[in-house]
Amino acid sequence: MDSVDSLILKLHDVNAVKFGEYKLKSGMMTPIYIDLRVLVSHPALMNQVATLIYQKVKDENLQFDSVCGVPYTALPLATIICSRHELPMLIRRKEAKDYGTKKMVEGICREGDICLIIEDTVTSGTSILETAEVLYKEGLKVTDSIVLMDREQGGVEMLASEGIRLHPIISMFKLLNVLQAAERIDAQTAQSVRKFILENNTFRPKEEENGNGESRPKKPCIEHKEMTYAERAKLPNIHALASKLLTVMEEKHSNLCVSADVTSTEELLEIAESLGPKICLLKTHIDILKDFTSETGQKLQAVAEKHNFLIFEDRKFADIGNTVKHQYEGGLYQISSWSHMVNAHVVPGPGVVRGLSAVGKPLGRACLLIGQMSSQGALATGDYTQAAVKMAEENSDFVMGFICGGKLTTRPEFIHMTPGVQLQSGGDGLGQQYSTPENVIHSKGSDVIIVGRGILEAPDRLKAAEAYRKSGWDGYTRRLALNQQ
Ligand SMILES: O=c1ccn([C@@H]2O[C@H](COP(=O)(O)O)[C@@H](O)[C@H]2O)c(=O)[nH]1
Repeated sequence: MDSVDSLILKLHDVNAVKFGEYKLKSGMMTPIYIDLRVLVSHPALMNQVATLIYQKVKDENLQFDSVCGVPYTALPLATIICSRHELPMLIRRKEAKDYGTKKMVEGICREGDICLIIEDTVTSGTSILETAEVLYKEGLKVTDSIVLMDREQGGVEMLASEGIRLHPIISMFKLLNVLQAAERIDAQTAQSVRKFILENNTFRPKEEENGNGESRPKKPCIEHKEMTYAERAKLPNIHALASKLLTVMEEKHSNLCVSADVTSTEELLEIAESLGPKICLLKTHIDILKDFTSETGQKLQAVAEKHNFLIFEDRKFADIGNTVKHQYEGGLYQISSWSHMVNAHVVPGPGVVRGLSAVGKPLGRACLLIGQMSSQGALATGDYTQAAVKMAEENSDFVMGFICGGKLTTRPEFIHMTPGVQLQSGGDGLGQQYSTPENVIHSKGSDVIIVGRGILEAPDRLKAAEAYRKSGWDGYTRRLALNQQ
């Protein structure tokens, strides 16, 4: 069982997840209450939570100088993490002392240092913001925060509007899915809590005066102005295919890649033809077709040209340079002849990119490196992910971006593409884990959503594709609005 799933069950065992009628800090009544204060009585569980939080720090490659836990529940968690990994910690006081230094923050605060905030549960995000505001007064910056349990009631969006990225470990919908699958709660309870969460989002974008009596959205504190897809397409050092893809995305208002995981050429071409107008990219697993011929590739190319999208064969090359060269160019599928881009694992080292590049570069093709995977327990995390970023940077004449869960590098010439996307978060029982387009594009900063069964298994594929296109595009425009002022 996945470590997050097993943690959810243990939290339920120790009564940290309660169903009934409870009052939140805001006064709002809720049918589910998360009480992580009980963790202090369960040291093994406390250690497990601290391990997962630190794993998240590594997975997201967060950069910071110190760590601060929101008082009181997250304080011991921050202490364990800082002690284990020898990280400088800060303690935020809730009340100033009326003697001695009268400081609100204990620990060394250097002007401009970045402090990572750790929190146990988020509803609206105000507790994290309150802590950030105390830290700002000491000259510190806060760019990221990690929370064990996100109630999915607007905390991510509220904090993003204040320039803080929130990285949740467990989301409310995931918790409900796991408890329901383990028969800890019945379907009716799960559904009524889901309904409550969806109907009780606390986030309302703020307006502020601009001095002339007119109002404008509140300025976030994220320092980098976000570039549009169109601006990125014109970067001098961008790969030509990345530029082409960003241009298509802007023209079609689509950051949707459909994963056409079907087993006949006829159905593949039908999907390309019918969904073509909605997508920027079509992803194939060509070796699952039962009737591939060289015509398949040619016909796919013609439909791609007609509907202005690119083709990505999800071959996941993972061998030495010489072998991948043959696999890419030859064999039954002759992938390099019809697919604009392919992807590769970085586990063999840079030779895999050099082998693919020897075939693909003269044809104007490009490669995506697999920095992270969407499946439960994937090993592509932390240092491995960073190695993928480094390999991309060192081979940017052929590597155009990443397969990943969210933005891995701030270099705008690289495109981030995220699989494991459905309109509702959850999983498929075989390890696939789903995030929503909003989470992937708006919160995690990815560029392209890759959607397979969310569209393929829908009763009306075209309608579903439009829903995903709209959701992905809305995530992008909201992210831009937030980071451009
Ligand atoms: O980490 C990864 C890498 C690739 N995939 C591929 O994306 C699609 C997802 O299909 P869904 O039906 O939307 O689950 C599929 O082709 C995978 O091979 C991935 O899911 N995760």
